[in-house]
Amino acid sequence: MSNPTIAFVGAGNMAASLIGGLRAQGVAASAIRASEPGSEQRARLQQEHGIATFADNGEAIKGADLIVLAVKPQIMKAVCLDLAPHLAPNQVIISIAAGISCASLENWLGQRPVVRCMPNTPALLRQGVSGLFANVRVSAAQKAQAEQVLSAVGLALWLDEEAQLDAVTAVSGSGPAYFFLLIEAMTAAGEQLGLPRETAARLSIQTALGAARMASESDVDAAELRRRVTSPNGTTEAAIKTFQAGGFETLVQQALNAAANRSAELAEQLGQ
Ligand SMILES: NC(=O)C1=CN([C@@H]2O[C@H](COP(=O)(O)OP(=O)(O)OC[C@H]3O[C@@H](n4cnc5c(N)ncnc54)[C@H](OP(=O)(O)O)[C@@H]3O)[C@@H](O)[C@H]2O)C=CC1
Ligand SMILES: O=C(O)[C@@H]1CCC=N1
Repeated sequence: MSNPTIAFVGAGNMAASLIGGLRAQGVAASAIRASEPGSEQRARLQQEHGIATFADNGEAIKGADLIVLAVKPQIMKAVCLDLAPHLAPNQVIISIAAGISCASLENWLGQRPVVRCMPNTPALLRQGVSGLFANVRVSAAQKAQAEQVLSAVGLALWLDEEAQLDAVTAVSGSGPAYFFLLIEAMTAAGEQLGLPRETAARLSIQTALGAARMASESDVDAAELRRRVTSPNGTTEAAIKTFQAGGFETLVQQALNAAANRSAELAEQLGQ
């Protein structure tokens, strides 16, 4: 990275993952600060990453090039209104909050470069994926800096339209929970079929991991990989037919529609 200073406002799970990723990439501890109300969390960040921490958000952002807003969406407005008088004109805002638009952030913080991102929790293992959208005030160099922050914890993909962040939230922001749900259901079904619970869980988890790696590393698509598992008139076909008779694809579409609608609704409710 071209050595920008990065300040995190709110240093919970997602911010701690990003800080860990940046440090692992070789970003100096002196280039990172964080503000956080919890004294234990501040001590943990200092100890684990050697970064300066602050109880006061205004102190933390002094002189920073990039300011990562990583508080819950419900308190974003109050945090921004408190932060606004402390901001310098060229500081870039990177918000990772679900459902808070660039327009709302500019309403609260004044006109400035804003990048909105939707990461996901596998960022904890640096296996995350994020969608990013930049407003018109973000320069190419600032976009590259924002991308480097998010790519420290996984894949970072730029979007052309801000509204697409609702879809990203539905697919990958919330997505880890869908796979956990499938693992839970497969574990319960395996147990029902007579396996010890621990064995059923390990089989389910390792199968998810192996399938995801195959889908990620293979040069054929998921549909072809599925076909290769599915012997004619075999066991997989029996299971897939049962999924499809139950409306699996329609249900997935409905679930993702509900998540995307909720993301848009949150933006409406919290963006005033
Ligand atoms: N979790 C997820 O799967 C995803 C989350 N996000 C977004 O990331 C953001 C952060 O989420 P996550 O890290 O999970 O949440 P956390 O609750 O772990 O982190 C938020 C942190 O902000 C701190 N905080 C509270 N009030 C203030 C304040 N006034 N000033 C500064 N910091 C404050 C909290 O401290 P305390 O706990 O002491 O209140 C907490 O440590 C959210 O906006 C969420 O939408 C995005 C994608 C996925
Ligand atoms: O459930 C939520 O609202 C947040 C956003 C994406 C993942 N968690």
